[in-house]
Amino acid sequence: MSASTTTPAAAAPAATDGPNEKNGANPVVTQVNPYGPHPSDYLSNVSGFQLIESTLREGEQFANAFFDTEKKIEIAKALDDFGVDYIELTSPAASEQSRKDCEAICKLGLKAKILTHIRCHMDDAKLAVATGVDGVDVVIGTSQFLRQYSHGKDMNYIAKSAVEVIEFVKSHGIEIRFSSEDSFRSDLVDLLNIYRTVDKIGVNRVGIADTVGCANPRQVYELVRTLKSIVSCDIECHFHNDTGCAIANAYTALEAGAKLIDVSVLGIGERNGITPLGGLMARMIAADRDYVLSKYKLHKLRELETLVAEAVQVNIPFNNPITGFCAFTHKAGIHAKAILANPSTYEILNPSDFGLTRYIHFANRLTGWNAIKSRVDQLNLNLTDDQCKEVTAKIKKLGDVRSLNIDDVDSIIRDYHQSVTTPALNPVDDADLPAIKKQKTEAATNGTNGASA
Ligand SMILES: CC(=O)SCCNC(=O)CCNC(=O)[C@H](O)C(C)(C)COP(=O)(O)OP(=O)(O)OC[C@H]1O[C@@H](n2cnc3c(N)ncnc32)[C@H](O)[C@@H]1OP(=O)(O)O
Ligand SMILES: O=C(O)CCC(=O)C(=O)O
Ligand SMILES: [Zn+2]
Repeated sequence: MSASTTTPAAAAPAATDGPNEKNGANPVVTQVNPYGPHPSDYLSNVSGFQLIESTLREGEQFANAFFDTEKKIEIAKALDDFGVDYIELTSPAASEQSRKDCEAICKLGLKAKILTHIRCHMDDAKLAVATGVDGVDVVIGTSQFLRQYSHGKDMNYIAKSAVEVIEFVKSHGIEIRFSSEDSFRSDLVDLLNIYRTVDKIGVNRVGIADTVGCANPRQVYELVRTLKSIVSCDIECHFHNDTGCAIANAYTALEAGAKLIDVSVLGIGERNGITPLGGLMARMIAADRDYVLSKYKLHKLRELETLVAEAVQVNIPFNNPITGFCAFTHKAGIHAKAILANPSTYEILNPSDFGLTRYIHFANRLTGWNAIKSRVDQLNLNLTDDQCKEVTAKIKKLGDVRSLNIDDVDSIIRDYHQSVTTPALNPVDDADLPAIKKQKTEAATNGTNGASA
């Protein structure tokens, strides 16, 4: 176990008012969140977004995914408990079991609305409405690639079948969303025409999908802004992560006025997946902590990710936002000192918001005397600052030879403490410290890394 601190929430830095600073007086402090909605984004939904959770649809398209009915139900309940607004399920047209699972999840009586995701086709629409879902997400490719190589239909056909499917679903009194697949490689005029058409007949939402993960935030901002001026319904966005922009694109879409973002747990989906739920939560809590905490049970995130990771047999990545094993671990001495003084110095997220703890990793040669002093205090030992500096030098000396673990550091500290409190019994010369001698010998033969987070 490493030393840990439990100091208060990470807060955004305060803006200061310049003129007072000039006179050398204390600056007037105005609390603003520079990571929050920008005042010029008057259409922004950064403080009013909703989640369409698609682990049980897009996530089922992840290479490793197979969810039996029981697992789907367990995941659906966990998502609902977390607080997602919608749960999107695989099309009932995919297989007989998919259809039955859809029905079973609809009967759970969850708070989240249940959606299923279908092609723009009457056969699929009929199956979908019969499952008892709260809404249907309809999609059809509009890019040249998909029109040529996927369904082979032109824009007139797409518009005609979209109207037919939408009116059918609406006639059943449930929600309907129309989305263009591969939106960012579609002709803008085609896109705006089809969205205008479906908006006029009254869809709940239109969707923009970055199906191949090609879009960058600037393109997202422009497309969402343009669409926002064309339709009156809500806008939903779906971002693949092929070029690493899925979270940034989702955030930018909200800034531009989209309201709903498609996510999946750990981002699982086709290829390397979509905007991850946890990563988006990290981004959004930095922007509007109160809103995020009021809606989502963030302390359930790790449990939820573990559930899905185990179900699809992957590990949670070490660098995952929030739940990566080192997401709140601070190592270098300069960082550790400042974190001990005020965690906000090096943290934009507060681990306690997620039911997690921060760690100071001091068992290494990058440590500093402030971190070691904190460990000395935790061990209930009494050393002066100068003594802490001296013992830190000994720790670094061993850390130059091999990686350290906490027991190494603790025993160096304890030996040193004894040597300074009862010097006659314990000579201070570190060359004679048996622990170091022994470890130097071991280091030549054994590369074990005992440092722990
Ligand atoms: C980008 C996305 O992730 S979209 C969602 C993807 N989800 C899925 O594919 C769900 C799982 N899919 C399946 O189980 C199957 O693909 C099914 C049941 C949907 C279709 O299976 P099949 O009839 O055997 O067709 P297949 O999968 O080979 O080809 C897709 C068919 O859908 C048609 N199609 C593709 N997209 C659309 C669309 N958005 N709207 C209408 N038709 C479409 C294609 O033209 C093709 O039909 P064709 O065989 O008559 O040419
Ligand atoms: O329905 C949508 O909006 C998205 C479909 C999809 O998964 C994609 O285009 O990548
Ligand atoms: Zn997708």
